[in-house]
Amino acid sequence: MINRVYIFDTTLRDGEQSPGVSLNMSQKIEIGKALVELGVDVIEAGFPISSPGDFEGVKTLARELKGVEIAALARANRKDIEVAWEALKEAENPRIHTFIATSDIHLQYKLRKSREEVLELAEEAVKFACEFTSNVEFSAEDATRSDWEYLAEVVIRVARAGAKVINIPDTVGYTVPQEYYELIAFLIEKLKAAGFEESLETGELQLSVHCHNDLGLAVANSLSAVLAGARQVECTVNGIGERAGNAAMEEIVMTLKTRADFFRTRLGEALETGINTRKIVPTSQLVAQLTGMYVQPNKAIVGANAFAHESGIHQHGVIAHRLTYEIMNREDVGWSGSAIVLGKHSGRHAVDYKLRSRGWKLSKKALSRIFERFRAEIKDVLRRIPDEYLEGIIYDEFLSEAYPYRVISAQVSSLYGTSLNPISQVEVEDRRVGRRVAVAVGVGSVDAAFKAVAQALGYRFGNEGDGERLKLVDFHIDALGKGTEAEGVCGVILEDEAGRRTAGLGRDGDIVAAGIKALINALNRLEASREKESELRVTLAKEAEGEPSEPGVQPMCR
Ligand SMILES: CC(=O)SCCNC(=O)CCNC(=O)[C@H](O)C(C)(C)COP(=O)(O)OP(=O)(O)OC[C@H]1O[C@@H](n2cnc3c(N)ncnc32)[C@H](O)[C@@H]1OP(=O)(O)O
Ligand SMILES: CC(C)C(=O)C(=O)O
Ligand SMILES: [Mg+2]
Repeated sequence: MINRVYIFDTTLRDGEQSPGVSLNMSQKIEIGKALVELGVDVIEAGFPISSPGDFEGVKTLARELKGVEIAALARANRKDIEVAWEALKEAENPRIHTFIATSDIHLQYKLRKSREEVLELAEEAVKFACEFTSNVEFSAEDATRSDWEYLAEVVIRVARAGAKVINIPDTVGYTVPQEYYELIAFLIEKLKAAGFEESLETGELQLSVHCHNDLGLAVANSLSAVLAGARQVECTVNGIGERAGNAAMEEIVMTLKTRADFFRTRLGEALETGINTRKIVPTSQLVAQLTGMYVQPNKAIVGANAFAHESGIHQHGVIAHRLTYEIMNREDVGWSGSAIVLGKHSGRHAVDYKLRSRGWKLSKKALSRIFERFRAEIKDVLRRIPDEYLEGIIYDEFLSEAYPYRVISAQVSSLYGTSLNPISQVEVEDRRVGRRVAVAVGVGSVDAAFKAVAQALGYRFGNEGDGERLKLVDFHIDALGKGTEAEGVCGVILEDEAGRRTAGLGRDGDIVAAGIKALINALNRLEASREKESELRVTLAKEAEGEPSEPGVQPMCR
């Protein structure tokens, strides 16, 4: 049997059937192009009979996308098939995908047809589709709840009628891996006995799987079917689709790649796909953005946390050798940036690693001082800790004497039920030039206060006013505790015109005051680091020189 698993992507058809998802033409084209780049074998572009928009979508993708098969769905009737072909016919390699349900539940309650009638409709549909193209796929909807002997009869009839791909969908996500394996193996045996052994061997005839995730088993079931001999997997990017979704393409592809050893042992050779795995994450992000179906952070492969290490013991392991806690290489699926994320559970090794990767060399003693402050001042306060906060601790520890600014007093008007804007007046001290007072109007109280502080100290946010322009790269407010009396914490990251970034943190019972403290903290760090950072780096590096590095620790992590 062939060792290639064909990826049939149905993001634009079954994926778009996700409640609440509706893609316009330009979005379909954008996703279609990304799927071609990704290297999928077949793109199911839509269900042309269902609406003029779907028809046009399939027609446009069929015309525009090259180097990929374009499939369109059609019920088992002449009209659907004719319309599907009309939409498909300009494609380089068009495929008609016709289907009908085979389970007694669907026959009795939905189609109101006998098994014999459905058998005939299936056969007729495939024969009719073959009048337009030899590339015809048939799906036995709800196959996994169908009577196996009857299903086999349908499968053999449509194979004889000319179907090149026969799909055995787990339409309602009902099956389990072992059962599905047995079903696929059973159908392959039946097809072989009916004279299709050679076509199955050469891949001229293929069994396909299409699994839904109602029990969270879509990927496991699909892979089980592959072990049994299925060679096409129908799936979607991020696993979107009807109800709980379809099998996630990225999980199928990366399992085949990462566990090639297992498939080789079981099947005698590893299974390949045509997917360029480095395009997985960008495609996932595009689909999430255009469909509005955002990916949960802990989603395998494409979730924001899928390759992130936040806890100290894991970070230490990964820094020493990434294989300790990583089974895949994050760059292989298209992630960039660091895998080490600072947070509540981070340890000394991670802090050291982060500082080194930002060019700081610290002695053990200096590192201990930084780590203790990190533990006491930040770990429990911020949920995620951008690297800039860590550097901020160094400045607080070694450069605070060079901090020029202090807030003497600030007041802010907070308004409700009026069209007037809040106003803030602040008095600050720049110890190099003395006291300054400024007044500013803002969209909200924090905005007014930030503008007043900036103006008083000779900066500005945005285009208005004079002074050096600063960008507020990150701003967030959180509560440390519950209720209206909880202490507020504010974090800001500023960027100056030269691209230097500094973070600041402020805590106060009053959230506007917490914001002002954070801003002053970031501005102090900015000024001191501009003046003294280069010198400090050299001093600290000298102090660290000559200290032996930890035995056995070879930083491998990116
Ligand atoms: C498992 C899957 O994902 S299947 C694909 C599901 N996707 C969709 O349904 C999305 C698009 N669907 C639609 O826009 C509409 O349902 C349409 C245009 C296809 C049909 O709309 P309507 O004609 O109004 O029919 P409606 O959707 O209410 O009912 C489905 C009809 O198709 C019939 N039918 C369902 N599946 C099939 C099939 N595979 N082959 C033949 N007939 C079928 C049903 O028996 C029913 O027929 P009836 O009208 O004679 O009772
Ligand atoms: C149309 C078929 C393939 C389908 O989407 C299903 O059965 O889930
Ligand atoms: Mg489906």
